[in-house]
Amino acid sequence: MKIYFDENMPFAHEFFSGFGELVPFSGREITAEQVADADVLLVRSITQVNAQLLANNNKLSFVGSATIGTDHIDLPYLAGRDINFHSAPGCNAVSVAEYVLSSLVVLSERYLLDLSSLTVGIVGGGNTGTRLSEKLAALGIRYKICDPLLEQKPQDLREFSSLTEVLDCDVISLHVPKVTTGDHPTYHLLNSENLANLRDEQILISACRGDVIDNQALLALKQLGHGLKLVLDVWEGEPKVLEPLIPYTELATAHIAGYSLEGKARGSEMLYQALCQHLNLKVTHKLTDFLPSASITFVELKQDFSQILLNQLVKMVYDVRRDDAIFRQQLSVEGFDSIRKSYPVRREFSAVTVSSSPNAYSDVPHHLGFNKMSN
Ligand SMILES: NC(=O)c1ccc[n+]([C@@H]2O[C@H](COP(=O)([O-])OP(=O)(O)OC[C@H]3O[C@@H](n4cnc5c(N)ncnc54)[C@H](O)[C@@H]3O)[C@@H](O)[C@H]2O)c1
Ligand SMILES: O=C(O)[C@H](O)[C@H](O)COP(=O)(O)O
Repeated sequence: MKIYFDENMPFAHEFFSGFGELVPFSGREITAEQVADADVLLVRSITQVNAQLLANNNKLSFVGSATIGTDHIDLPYLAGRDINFHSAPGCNAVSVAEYVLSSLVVLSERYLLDLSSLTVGIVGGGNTGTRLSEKLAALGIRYKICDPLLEQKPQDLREFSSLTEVLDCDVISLHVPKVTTGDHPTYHLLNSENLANLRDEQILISACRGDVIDNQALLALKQLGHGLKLVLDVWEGEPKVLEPLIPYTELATAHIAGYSLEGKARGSEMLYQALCQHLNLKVTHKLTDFLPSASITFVELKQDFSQILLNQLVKMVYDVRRDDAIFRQQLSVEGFDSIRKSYPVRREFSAVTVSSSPNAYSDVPHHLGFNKMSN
């Protein structure tokens, strides 16, 4: 069996070598000729999987994408050819939520904001929006969620808000897929009209898909002197970036919000599990067998404030300013894809064990994500 896999997929050898011959490929450069003899194709978000890519292949039975987003996959085409498809929902939700928290900590320091006085409007209450809301709740930060699709589901008992209400919040964080059709499209969900209604002091964070915000409209707004504070991880037209927009951002990164080692590696693990099921084989590997221990395993904390703990976690585990600096310095030199390919190892809060005085942070539920050392 021949398994083609994106070279940017951690632990691919560990998970997949038992299935057959492994062939790595570069996500954006792969061709129909290259994958003609693939039995299994494992991609990430930069590979368009469609009739053109699979035109020369008549033996493919499984396609996996180690991502939550599936806008790069022609799902009806795969279904029409009876090719099994799996994505990795939730694999990087914690990573994106920690990216948002890190951004909020940085901006709260830069502008002397009290996070507990802010309300965060979350657009999209799926895996990432939910993880984010749990962490905000753990920190005592108020939030509202807009998700008209989940709102219709009787089993989802959360209270939902309208888009208008969420766009009125102090912080707006976008966590929707790219959808161009249907009743709830997200393409240019933020456009010249609703962007113009935002207030100077609001913060807008986008770590979903670039096309969800009309980037030209955003640039035009900023060029008029609007004070909206921008955190952009995703860009319309990646790997191209509307470069004049960059100086107007507080934080700018190269679509790496989901790039914790755990986030990417969970994607590999989820595809491994799906492939085992597809081939009717027993699951024998798990991610914890391969994940190295983190370089930071211990933070000692004496105070009983969840936000001080968050600040510590951000400084010691994931400070988004590192990725912002890399982006600003390297974009014109290395390019968008290279920044992503050479992304330095980043761990999640869960890789850290926190020790403290006996009663510290007793108010912080486990949702913030770290491990608590038992006293
Ligand atoms: N920057 C990154 O590194 C990164 C990482 C992970 C995910 N993403 C992107 O973020 C998106 C969200 O991730 P997720 O894990 O939460 O996905 P998910 O599929 O679990 O949740 C998406 C949610 O958005 C909701 N939604 C769809 N259309 C909507 C609309 N018009 N208004 C409000 N809500 C709407 C859906 O009902 C769903 O609940 C992904 O589709 C992906 O494109 C980016
Ligand atoms: O959809 C996703 O899961 C994310 O956008 C993911 O982090 C994208 O990373 P890529 O597949 O481009 O490496």
